[in-house]
Amino acid sequence: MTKIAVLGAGKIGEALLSGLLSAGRSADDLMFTEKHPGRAEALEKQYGVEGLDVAGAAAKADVLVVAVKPQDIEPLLDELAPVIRPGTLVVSLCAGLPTKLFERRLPDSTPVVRVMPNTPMLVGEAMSAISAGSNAGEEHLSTVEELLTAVGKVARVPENQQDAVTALSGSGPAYFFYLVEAMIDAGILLGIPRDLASRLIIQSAVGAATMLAEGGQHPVILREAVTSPAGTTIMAIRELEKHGVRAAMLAAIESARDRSIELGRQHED
Ligand SMILES: NC(=O)C1=CN([C@@H]2O[C@H](COP(=O)(O)OP(=O)(O)OC[C@H]3O[C@@H](n4cnc5c(N)ncnc54)[C@H](O)[C@@H]3O)[C@@H](O)[C@H]2O)C=CC1
Ligand SMILES: O=C(O)[C@@H]1CCC=N1
Repeated sequence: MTKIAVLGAGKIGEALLSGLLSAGRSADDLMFTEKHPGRAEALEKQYGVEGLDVAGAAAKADVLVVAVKPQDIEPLLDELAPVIRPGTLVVSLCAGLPTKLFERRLPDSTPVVRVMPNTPMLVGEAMSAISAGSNAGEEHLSTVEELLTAVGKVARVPENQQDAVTALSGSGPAYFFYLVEAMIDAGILLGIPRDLASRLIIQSAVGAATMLAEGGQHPVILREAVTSPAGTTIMAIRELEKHGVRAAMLAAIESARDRSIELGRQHED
């Protein structure tokens, strides 16, 4: 079985390890590196997956999944470049970082696949977009696809769309959590206890998401079905329009896309 090492076991690295274990992958085929010893110890204990240093992971793994913050990439590449074995597949989950950064810093012909996942990976519901670097071919994309299909859905995209994808689905869960948080607050405003408000809103979110995912209908049709003439929903929609919520969403996602581009530029020559 392919041996996978996660380099940097923070939030998304842990989500991948945990998701792969839940999907039935053996702990013996997984390993991680983590610079905080306390965290490494806690992860080893919780998941039974071995924590190693970068050289140890590079010696054992067939696939190295880079999951450090973009700001921490340079020291990791300094460590990895002298120890990586030829042909090892490098999979980057880092926002903004182009495959050419890895290709420039790692030995010639290292295959690199850039991925933008999201945290619903923890529950097997990730949305991941993958792009091949210039040394990666169909076999590398298939390997990554197989890995990520175990923890959610996967789309292939050209690398020049990855900054937009990062703003849409990479950060996307945070926008939904933010909306849910605001809707629960509205419940509090209306005098509903927090516990009940949370249950009402979270189940509404689950139901709406299931209809979107499984019903095959456009969101506009689904919204119209809720919106009765002179009813309650249209009053709320009028307020959302008045407060520019749609324009705010467009501006927010554009700004996230711009930040992804900027993170990549910080590592240009
Ligand atoms: N959190 C999210 O929702 C998503 C994050 N990403 C990307 O995943 C990457 C990781 O993000 P998070 O998990 O949120 O960050 P995080 O800060 O939770 O995790 C990064 C981990 O890497 C460790 N680390 C840093 N340098 C290291 C080194 N040289 N060797 C070993 N370990 C090292 C840190 O101690 C930390 O535990 C980022 O590049 C981010 O852009 C991508 C999609 C979604
Ligand atoms: O906020 C971030 O930079 C990362 C990338 C996508 C989601 N979280």
